[in-house]
Amino acid sequence: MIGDSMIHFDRVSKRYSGGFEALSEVSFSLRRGEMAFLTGHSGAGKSTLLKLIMLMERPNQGRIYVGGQNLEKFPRRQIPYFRRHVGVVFQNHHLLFDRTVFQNVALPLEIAGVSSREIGRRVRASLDKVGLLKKENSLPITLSGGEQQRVGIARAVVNKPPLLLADEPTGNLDPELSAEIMRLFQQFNQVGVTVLIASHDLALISHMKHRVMRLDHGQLVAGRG
Ligand SMILES: Nc1ncnc2c1ncn2[C@@H]1O[C@H](COP(=O)(O)OP(=O)(O)OP(=O)(O)O)[C@@H](O)[C@H]1O
Repeated sequence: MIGDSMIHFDRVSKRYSGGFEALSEVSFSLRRGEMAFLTGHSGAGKSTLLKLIMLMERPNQGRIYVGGQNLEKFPRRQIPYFRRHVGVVFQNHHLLFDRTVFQNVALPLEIAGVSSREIGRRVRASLDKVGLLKKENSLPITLSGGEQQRVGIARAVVNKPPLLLADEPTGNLDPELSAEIMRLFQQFNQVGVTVLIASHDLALISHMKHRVMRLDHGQLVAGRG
């Protein structure tokens, strides 16, 4: 089962300092190439679950495998390398507002030491996929909320990660723009990227034919798969 899955949680619990248990014995598998939603009330543990997958937090109990690799055994010095294989999209974009769209998307490649010629090629391919090629020289402040979110998505996929995580990627957008952003995620999924999206937006999710995992006070109560 682990070999087949992109993400595998085996009775994972996370307690924050102060004693609050954000996740309790959570178990599930997400297959390679699958797309799923993670839902639940505010404070249910959605962001915590995503942070565990990208090694921003560590569990107190249980095992997590990403791409078949046990994260517990992951050497600290290899974490930056690991993160290049996991694209992450946040609600508030985390864009640098003093840099152009091109420079924002190029950032992960610069950090990875990619040549400037290759950077140009890959950034434009990425901007093309999200429909923003014409805005490469714009500053993020001049873009709409939906466009800013698409810059965040282009940056998340510029390294061609096999796994894409998103935390409330449509949080500030109207229903039409939200649907557009979700279609983009679906397009990446259709070319083989495994996608996990934390979202409150039940109306939007219910229109899409993907697995819905639901957290309730730190327990996975539906959609274990
Ligand atoms: N660093 C932290 N230290 C202590 N408690 C934390 C920390 N991060 C999160 N928590 C607590 O853990 C619980 C789960 O938080 P989490 O952010 O995972 O929930 P969520 O489902 O993503 O919520 P939301 O939809 O509001 O973002 C919350 O009660 C939160 O206050």
